[in-house]
Amino acid sequence: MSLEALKEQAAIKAVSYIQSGMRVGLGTGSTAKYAILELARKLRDGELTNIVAVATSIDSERLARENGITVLDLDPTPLDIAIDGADEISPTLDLIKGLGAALLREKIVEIQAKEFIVIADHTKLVSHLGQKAPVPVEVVQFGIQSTLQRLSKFGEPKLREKNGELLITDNGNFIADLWFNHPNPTALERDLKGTLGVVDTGFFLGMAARAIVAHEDRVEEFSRA
Ligand SMILES: O=C(CO)[C@H](O)[C@H](O)COP(=O)(O)O
Repeated sequence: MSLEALKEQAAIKAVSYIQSGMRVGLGTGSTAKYAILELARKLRDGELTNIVAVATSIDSERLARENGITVLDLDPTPLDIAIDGADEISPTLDLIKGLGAALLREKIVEIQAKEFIVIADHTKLVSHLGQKAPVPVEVVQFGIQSTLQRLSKFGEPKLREKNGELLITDNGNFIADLWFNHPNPTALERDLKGTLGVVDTGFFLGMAARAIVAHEDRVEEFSRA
């Protein structure tokens, strides 16, 4: 089965947790896209009604609206559920996110959900964070070289590019992808957040309540202990 089919399977399973009347956080990326499309299908087919959503990126907001989902701005009311992909999922459901550059809005939305479900194909499972991916760090544009120098204390930061230009996030910032070799993501997250010029990081620690991971032969669910 293709990776795309696995992503779709995980997304469809996650959307089965959405009930009519819920407020839903919509993720960003190629896996989250399938959750948005499945939610839209259920609304169209009358399997769900009275859903409002909040999106974690301009792209996801556009996709949701184009498919008939009502998208509101985030306000302080809790969301019932948020569904999003990840770049790495550890055995304790800690995550690296943000290779799609939406980490800041994702964190702001997903922290406000009563239940955050992470969805992925099996290639995203790792034994420890940083095994396969750098942690994306959202940094302000001003004084970028100074911020990179401060970040180099923690690993090797590299500014992300897209189409030959520096990538600019929906919030007008840069992304520095930081390859790190640090045994304790909680300590690293604290140090990174305390670094001048850093807005936030792609560490999502203790946030996901459930992971739905599609393998070739089964869809596996894990809950945070
Ligand atoms: O964090 C993200 C975007 O900022 C994505 O959820 C993450 O990069 C996974 O993307 P994909 O489902 O395309 O592999």
